[in-house]
Amino acid sequence: RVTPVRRCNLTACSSKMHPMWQGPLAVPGGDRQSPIDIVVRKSVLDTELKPLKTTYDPKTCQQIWNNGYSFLVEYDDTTDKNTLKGGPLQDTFRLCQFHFHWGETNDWGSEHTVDRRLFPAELHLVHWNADRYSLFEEAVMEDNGLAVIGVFLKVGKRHEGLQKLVDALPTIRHKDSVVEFTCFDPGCLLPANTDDYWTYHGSLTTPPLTESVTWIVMKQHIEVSHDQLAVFRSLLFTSAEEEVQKSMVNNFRVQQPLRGRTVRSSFT
Ligand SMILES: NS(=O)(=O)c1cccc(F)c1F
Ligand SMILES: [Zn+2]
Repeated sequence: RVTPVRRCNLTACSSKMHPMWQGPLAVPGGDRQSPIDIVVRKSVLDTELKPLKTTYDPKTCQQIWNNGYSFLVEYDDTTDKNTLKGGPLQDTFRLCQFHFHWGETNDWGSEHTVDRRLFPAELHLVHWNADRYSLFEEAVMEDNGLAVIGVFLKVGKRHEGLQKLVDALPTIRHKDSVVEFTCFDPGCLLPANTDDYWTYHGSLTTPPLTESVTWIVMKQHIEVSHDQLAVFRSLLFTSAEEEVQKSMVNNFRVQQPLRGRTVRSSFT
């Protein structure tokens, strides 16, 4: 089956910022797709929103690999060692992986935007609802199955905790390469303040685009150095066998219609 070319609204398409991302034309019911632009003045303060509670065990880090669209750092999610609770969530969610999206320059790369402001990259920490499902693969297809924390990256000072990950990237340059990756604390990638966030109901931003995600987008960004981000761009979309090597850049989805959804904020 040839994947139909994803039609996009011309404004987004016209600029070279827009990757002609091959994606399904429409998603069944598609009225809660991600990413979106977060219009700050239209977000609604919800005083019932609690602080986020994350517990991560660096020893459960297993591998880092290039899946041909981003690079993923994967954790052992067979026990409750890495959990996300609180915030907008009623259940306990388990971390299964984190990954990033970035641009070919520092001018764009994030998936979500804040009042149309683009960031050079965005981190996604993907968790699944272990109270209701027994596997990530199940949860990904179900409403209230996933909770993804989004953190914006800005270019500035070097992020010491990120360097171990940056040093591993040259060993997974090509699609489908994987290396063992141990002892990495994903908590070191969260901003100092995790109490201030926006939250809304959306979807995966990559296939299968299922509408199973409670998004929690941090207000505070983290900083990484120009050189650290440049190493992200040294990754390749293509496998070692392919003739033409393509740099892994602009691996973000275009913004999706809000379709009447409300974005709630945990802060004023
Ligand atoms: N970009 S993303 O956070 O929406 C995402 C991507 C792949 C698998 C996921 F479970 C997921 F949540
Ligand atoms: Zn993502």
